[in-house]
Amino acid sequence: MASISRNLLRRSLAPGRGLRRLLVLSQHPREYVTAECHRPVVLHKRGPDILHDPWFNRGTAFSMTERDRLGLRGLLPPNVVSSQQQIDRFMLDLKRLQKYTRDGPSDTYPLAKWRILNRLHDRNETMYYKVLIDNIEEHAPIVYTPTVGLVCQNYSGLFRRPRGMYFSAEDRGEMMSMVYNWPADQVDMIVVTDGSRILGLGDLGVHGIGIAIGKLDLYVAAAGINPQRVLPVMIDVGTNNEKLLKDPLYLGLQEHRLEGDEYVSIIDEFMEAVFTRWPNVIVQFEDFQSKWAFRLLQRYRKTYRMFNDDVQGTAGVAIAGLLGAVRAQGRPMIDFPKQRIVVAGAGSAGIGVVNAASRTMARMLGNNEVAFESARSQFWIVDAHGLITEDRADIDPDARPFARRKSELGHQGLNEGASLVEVVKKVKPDVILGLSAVGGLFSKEVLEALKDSSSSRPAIFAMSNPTKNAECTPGEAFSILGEKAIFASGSPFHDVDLGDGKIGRSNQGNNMYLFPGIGLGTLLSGARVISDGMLQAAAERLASYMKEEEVLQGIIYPPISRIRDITKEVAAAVVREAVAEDLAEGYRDMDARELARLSEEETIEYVKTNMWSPVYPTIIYKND
Ligand SMILES: NC(=O)c1ccc[n+]([C@@H]2O[C@H](COP(=O)([O-])OP(=O)(O)OC[C@H]3O[C@@H](n4cnc5c(N)ncnc54)[C@H](O)[C@@H]3O)[C@@H](O)[C@H]2O)c1
Ligand SMILES: O=C(O)C[C@H](O)C(=O)O
Ligand SMILES: [Mg+2]
Repeated sequence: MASISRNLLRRSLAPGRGLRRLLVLSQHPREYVTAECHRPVVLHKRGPDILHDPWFNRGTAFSMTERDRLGLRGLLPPNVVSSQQQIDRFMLDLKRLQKYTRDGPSDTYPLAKWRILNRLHDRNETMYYKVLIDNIEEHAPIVYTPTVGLVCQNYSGLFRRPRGMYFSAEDRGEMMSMVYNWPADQVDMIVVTDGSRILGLGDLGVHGIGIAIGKLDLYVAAAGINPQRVLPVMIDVGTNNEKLLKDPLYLGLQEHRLEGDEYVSIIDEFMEAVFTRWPNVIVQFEDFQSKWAFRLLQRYRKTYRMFNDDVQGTAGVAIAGLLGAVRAQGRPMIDFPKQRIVVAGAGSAGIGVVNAASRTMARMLGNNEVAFESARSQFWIVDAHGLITEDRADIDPDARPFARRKSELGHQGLNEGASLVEVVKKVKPDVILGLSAVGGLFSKEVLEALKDSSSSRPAIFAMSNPTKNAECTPGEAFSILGEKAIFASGSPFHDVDLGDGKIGRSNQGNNMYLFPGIGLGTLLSGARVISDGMLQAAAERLASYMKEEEVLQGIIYPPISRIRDITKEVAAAVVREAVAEDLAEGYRDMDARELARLSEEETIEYVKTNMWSPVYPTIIYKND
């Protein structure tokens, strides 16, 4: 195994073969420190310019010899500290803040924490990511949901330095040259938003850039994408948020959103520009309003390396959780097609889930027309106008295949527009799954109705973000349905103490468990597109990651502390599927044929050795 790993590590090194000398083995047998982080960096700057460059600054951790070599002597306090001491100092300061603000308004603390972390991000990226990775449970809710939503809502006040790129409607015709303003010659991952539907908070216009930054933080922390190769992007085509249109502090274009062909031509121009400069980049579409999410996905997915996280990432995470809920009942996964599922919300996320989950069921049933029809009939979709049926006027084409048939309605005693509670009462579903962005939608009445579920362990997925938009809390769910219920939410909640030593498990069902692995697996396979099979493989790996005893306890998703490990596993599954579908073209020195020869274990090792870790690089100064 060790020699296999060494070969893999060699092959995964950058094109410069001389760099193999830099291969570093850690103290732990069979564990390799990623070569990616140990390449020396040649810089053409010295002194304060290095201290002001967050990619290379290491502050008080610069050794005396480095201070001499790089012209830093005298520019830093004399005591040289280790990177761990730096982190201890930072964390101590952060905890002090907690003491002062504990009794203050509830939003103050997370926002202040975000501000402090953001300042660290601005001055020392390596340390920022080390702090994030080492304390992921504490900090994910700050840099990601729920606080990132609050950050976007307050962005004009929080804005200090720009991060990422902004393309606006004013930049039409200029994008091809603008992309060259970005300092990095290599970009692996772009997360792009147009700010039109940020979490469940609606249109936040240009301030939605915060969501792209937060997603890329997870790409670095969970998938080990090198932070110098990520690019958050905001495409500002205006906003329909009337408050922002009138706000003198708003940072974006103060005009209504472009629509139709004008809108599409801007996104087309952006895609062409980024893929011209960085042909191997992967573009993740994030928080686009549903009408564009689907259309843009269909428009680009066959020609570009792209995916939509809200449609496809969410679907995979939901499928993994739904399979977990089946296992939690002590039944095999193959029983999934028998589950009756009520979905509240028919936007990009809800329809994405129903589409993919019904395809999974159909595959289990034989993948023919009868199987598809049977799978379809297991879903009831309720949106803002109630149950969606064939009788709905102006039915959304994406929801049409799942509209309940007239022939089914009579014997179910349901009508077009039936309320959620009515549907739950009549259907007695195994699962209710919310992607409605309506906080509290799973009311006491709805949860009471779920007591008649035909399942021994009814499952509640309150997946809307941020926290205030969750369809219900775990406390509400467990108090009505008892300890047997399965609960997952999009934003994090604590487990619930049910007394007598019983615990109601609160799972976080968030696409963060898949998108980093989908991106990393695509990158390392060199696949030119992201196929349904690759997404399915990612979801299946997440589903099988949870052990039997965990699932039986109601734990259907891993804790966030394991996100780096699960991401590695998901990425390896994506690589293997890309190889199986003959889509993999290889990455760096690892060509498609070599990739195809790797065993499952070797693929995992290959992924691991290509994940960046936050280690300060050796800096070499050159003045030519
Ligand atoms: N947990 C995750 O990983 C994850 C992933 C993606 C999206 N989400 C969340 O899902 C939510 C929806 O996202 P979207 O892009 O689909 O939004 P969207 O605005 O396109 O869709 C919302 C849907 O909810 C429906 N709805 C509104 N009021 C309702 C009601 N009272 N009863 C039933 N349905 C109602 C709307 O008709 C619409 O179909 C957001 O809060 C988002 O944060 C979570
Ligand atoms: O961003 C998240 O936390 C999940 C999801 O992408 C969402 O839009 O809510
Ligand atoms: Mg999203």
